[in-house]
Amino acid sequence: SEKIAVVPGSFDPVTFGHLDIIKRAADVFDTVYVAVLNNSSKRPLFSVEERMALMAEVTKTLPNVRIESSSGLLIDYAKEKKAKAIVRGLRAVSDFEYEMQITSMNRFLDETIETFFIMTKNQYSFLSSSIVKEVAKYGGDVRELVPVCVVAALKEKYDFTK
Ligand SMILES: O=C(O)c1ccc2[nH]nc(Br)c2c1
Repeated sequence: SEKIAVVPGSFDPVTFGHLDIIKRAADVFDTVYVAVLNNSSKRPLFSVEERMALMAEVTKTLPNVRIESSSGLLIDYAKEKKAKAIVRGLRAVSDFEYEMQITSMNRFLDETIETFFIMTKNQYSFLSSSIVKEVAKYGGDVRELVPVCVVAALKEKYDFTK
């Protein structure tokens, strides 16, 4: 039967690190749902619509990847999509403790959904959306860290001459 995975995240904004994980998941699973999360306590820089549009643009060459937003419990969303796998990216060891906590809670909530971890490319192991926003805010060059449409979106957000 069709093997479906969910790749959840805030993607505020999507980086090459995220894209690397999504591409690897799309290689393994028949269908991948990227779930742009709309329930973070912190105020995101980009709206959920902007984050979905950027994600759609950077994954448009991947025919088995669908972009959706979700604001409820991740395991409820996964069940709704008939996904039996949640896929998360791991960068450095520092990610592991938090991911373990989330994964054990999800298993407690729903034993039937498994979480898989994909190690991101070494060159992206320092990369995060927050560090990219910091660099872009002060005019740094992020062209090797995020796709070109995200470079433009960041310039737009941080153009203080407007
Ligand atoms: O951009 C982030 O904040 C972030 C967080 C956690 C992450 N795990 N794997 C990846 Br790629 C990743 C990216």
